[in-house]
Amino acid sequence: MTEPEPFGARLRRAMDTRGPLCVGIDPHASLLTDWGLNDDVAGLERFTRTVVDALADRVAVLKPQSAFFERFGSRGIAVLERAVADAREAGALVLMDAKRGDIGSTMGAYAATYLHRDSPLFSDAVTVSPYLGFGSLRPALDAAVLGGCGVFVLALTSNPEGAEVQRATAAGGRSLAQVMLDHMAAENEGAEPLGSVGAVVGATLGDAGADLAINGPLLAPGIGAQGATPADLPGVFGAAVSNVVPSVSRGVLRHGPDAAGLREAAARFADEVRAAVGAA
Ligand SMILES: O=C(O)c1cc(=O)[nH]c(=O)n1[C@@H]1O[C@H](COP(=O)(O)O)[C@@H](O)[C@H]1O
Repeated sequence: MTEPEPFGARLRRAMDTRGPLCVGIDPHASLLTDWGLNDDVAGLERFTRTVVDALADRVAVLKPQSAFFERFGSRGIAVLERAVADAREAGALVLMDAKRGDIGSTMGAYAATYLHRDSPLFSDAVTVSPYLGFGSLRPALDAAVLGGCGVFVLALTSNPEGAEVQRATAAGGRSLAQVMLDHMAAENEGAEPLGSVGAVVGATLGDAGADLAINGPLLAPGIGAQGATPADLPGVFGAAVSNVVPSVSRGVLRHGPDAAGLREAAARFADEVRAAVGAA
């Protein structure tokens, strides 16, 4: 069997050709209502299909937020499966936002769910939490290598409550987030053009205050509804800004259900990112 191309290489190419923007698919009940849809599986399906049809042929990454699909049970998961397949077919990389974290043996089952080629939810990458210990992620990290997939590890999240855990001082004087970032750097060592282990670092932080030189992608949620703007990116990420994948969910989704509205909103964010990052 031929080795799959590593996720980091696939992502770098997508960022270079499509621009680095990630759009999140977060079907909030309030958005379904705003779009004139019912808060039911049919509404979920219409919403998701509209976003995928409008954007999967142009943005680098689509990031479905699993929770909004899980709340509808198995029929919601079926919508999610279809969205993943359709988005990948149209050329977008799919980052499954599931934020999984558990002991290693259970992490193996999560890896089988999202990172094994024969799984119905097989995605290009998945978000995980390292706060059960970075080593607990090993089954996902190993599965990602085998599948040519990525793993995005929470480091410094966009929510203000994250700091009490992530900024806590760990043994050796580093922040806990920095300990995790250093693990990510070790995983990505020597990878070219970019490693496949990414860090999640909120665009809302003002200044990350951490060493972000992990040789991997840096997912930056928090743009739009949470108050950050693309202009904030150079301040947060400094020299690492060229590896940033800025992520927007509601800031784009609120411009639906019109496909042109969604595309224009994504294009506006992409232009603002280019202006901010190009100028950095
Ligand atoms: O992993 C994430 O994507 C994530 C990490 C983080 O630190 N903050 C954060 O907001 N997110 C996710 O990014 C999305 C943000 O949505 P908006 O605030 O609508 O753009 C949600 O799906 C969050 O779960």
